[in-house]
This record gives sequence, structure tokens and C-alpha cells, in this order.
Amino acid sequence: MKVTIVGAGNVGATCADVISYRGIASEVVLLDIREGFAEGKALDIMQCATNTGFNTKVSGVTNDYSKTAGSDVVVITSGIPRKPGMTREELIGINAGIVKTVAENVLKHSPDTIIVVVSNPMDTMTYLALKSTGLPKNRIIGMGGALDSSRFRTYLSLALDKPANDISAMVIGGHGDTTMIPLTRLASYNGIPVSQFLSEEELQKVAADTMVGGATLTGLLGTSAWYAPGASVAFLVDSILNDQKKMIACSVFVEGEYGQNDICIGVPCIIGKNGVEEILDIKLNDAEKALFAKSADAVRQMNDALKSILV
Ligand SMILES: NC(=O)c1ccc[n+]([C@@H]2O[C@H](COP(=O)([O-])OP(=O)(O)OC[C@H]3O[C@@H](n4cnc5c(N)ncnc54)[C@H](O)[C@@H]3O)[C@@H](O)[C@H]2O)c1
Ligand SMILES: O=C(O)C[C@H](O)C(=O)O
Repeated sequence: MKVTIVGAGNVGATCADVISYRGIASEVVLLDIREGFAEGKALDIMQCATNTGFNTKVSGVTNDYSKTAGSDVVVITSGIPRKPGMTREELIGINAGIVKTVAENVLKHSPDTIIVVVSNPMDTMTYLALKSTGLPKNRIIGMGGALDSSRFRTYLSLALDKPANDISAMVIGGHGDTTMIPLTRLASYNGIPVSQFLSEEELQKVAADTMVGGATLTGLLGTSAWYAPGASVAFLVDSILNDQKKMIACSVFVEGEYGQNDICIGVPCIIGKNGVEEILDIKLNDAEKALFAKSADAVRQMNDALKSILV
């Protein structure tokens, strides 16, 4: 089980670290354009092995894609993160070129791989990776919903003062400050609707905090987050490599689901060894449907912007 992570920065290295100590893959290759950087990160992670007790082989390379050959999964975390005050969408100009080139390079050496796109604006970068590589839609997965859902569960756990792992909740829609949709109506505390414990006002605050979860951390840290993003990617990779068939909100190409076509957007998916094995077209109420349509319009607009950048 080999995983390549392109972009050995904050998110990429954290993801490699979590994949290693959880034994999710037997081999992880980190690749970066910065001379020696991925090599350094890999060596540092490998030196955890005797203390945390893992056997995963972690290596780093500078721009040498031949070392990534035969990867089962490739994670794209290369690109720039936002700074305080920026939106994810503002990163499109620089990250589009990077993601397109990286996706093409990895496929030269791992033609059968499944690609997990992390770079922002993630829904648009996922669409770009899909369109530029021509891969079947089950093999291109955007990671955003796993992270947003974990933030949603965290904020719910803080509001309820109960453990996050006892809370089940999901965020769908775009991975943007105004486009994500925390499904408060469906959130539960061990199967009991959270609305039995929290007022509408408290639930609205949890939803609002979730939506700006990434912006809040960017304001605090001066760059965007990495621990929860890295762990969320590892969680997704685990479901692929170990064929767990977990239901995870992922940005995937929709063909009629939720009344949308020709965009990649966050929807509940079954994730297994074939990548996206099923999209669950769950029943939304009218208010949620309206939010989803608005979110899809915003995602589509970014895809249109992409077309003018890439010409
Ligand atoms: N989808 C999500 O939920 C999510 C979460 C967190 C971060 N992100 C995004 O992930 C990306 C990475 O964030 P980060 O905090 O790790 O940034 P970072 O700056 O710490 O790391 C990015 C790395 O990419 C490398 N890189 C740049 N161009 C490259 C290329 N052509 N080939 C190989 N490597 C290249 C850089 O040298 C750097 O080491 C950003 O775009 C960020 O917005 C997305
Ligand atoms: O907030 C960001 O820009 C990074 C990432 O998308 C996140 O949600 O942490």
C-alpha cells in the first residue's frame, strides 16, 4: 500500500505523520519542489518510528516523480495556503497551474492511482484535476467535507459539553466560508437529535462557527490549519486503502445528484478501494435544497473563473 503526498508542507507532512503512526500504508513518499525539504520531513517522521511503534517506510524526494511510481493513492497538498483576511478562492490563480501539472506528473508513474485533492480552492481544484486528467470520476476525490464535518462535530461537542466522538454530523456543499452547509437538522448525539439539547440560536451559532472554522484558524495562526486537515486526509486515505466503505462527505463530480451537473461539490459518499463507490443522494428539506443550489452556483462560478485562467 503506497501513498504519495505531493507538497510536504504543513498539511502534507502532517498527513504523512498520521498515515505512518496509524499504520494506514506500508510506504509513504513525500515530494516537494523545495530542495531537500521533503527529504528532511520524511527523515524526521521516520525517527518517530521507535517511539510511536510504526513500520511504515517514509521517504522524501525533490521533484523526482519516478520515486512515486506504483502509488495506490496520491494526495495533492502542493500550493499556497491563504493568509488572514483572504478567502480560499483567492488562491485559484497560483494553485491551478500547480495542481494541473502535479496531477499530470503523478499519472505518468502511477496510471491506476486514486487522486485526493486538498489544495484550495478545493472544489475547483478537484474539478480541474478531473477535467485535465480525464480520469473516471470515482478516482478523483476532493477532501473538504471530512474536515468541515470534524469541525462541526467539535463545535457541537463544545456546545453540548459531550465527547465529539459521540456526535454524528455532516457538512455538505462547497468547501468555502459561505458555501458549506452544516446539516444541523440531521446532527445527533448518539442518535438523539441535537435539537433536543440545543436551542435554535445555539445551533445557528455552531453552524456559523463551523463555516468560518478555517478562517478562524488562519486568523489565529497566520496561515491555514494543518493538524485537523492532515488527520482528515489520513482518515479518507484509510477508507480507500483499507476498503472501509465509510460514508464521508467528499467533493466529487455530480451527474444529477442533488439536482446538479458538471461540478465537483461536497456530498455524502461511500469511500472504498475503488475511490468513490457511491454517492448518497439524501433527502434534503426545502431550505437545505435552496442552500445547496446557492452553494453549487458559487462553485460553478469558480469553475468558470478557472476556464479564463487556464486559457
Ligand atoms: N481542502 C482542505 O480542507 C484544506 C485544508 C488545509 C489546507 N488546504 C490547502 O492545502 C494547500 C497546502 O497547505 P499547507 O498549509 O500545507 O501549505 P504549505 O505552504 O505549508 O505547503 C505547501 C507545499 O507545497 C509545495 N509546493 C508548491 N508547489 C509545488 C509543486 N509544483 N510541486 C510540489 N510541491 C509544491 C511547497 O514547497 C510547500 O512545501 C493550500 O492550498 C491550502 O489552502 C486545504
Ligand atoms: O482555511 C483554509 O484556507 C484551509 C482549509 O481549507 C481549512 O479549512 O482549514
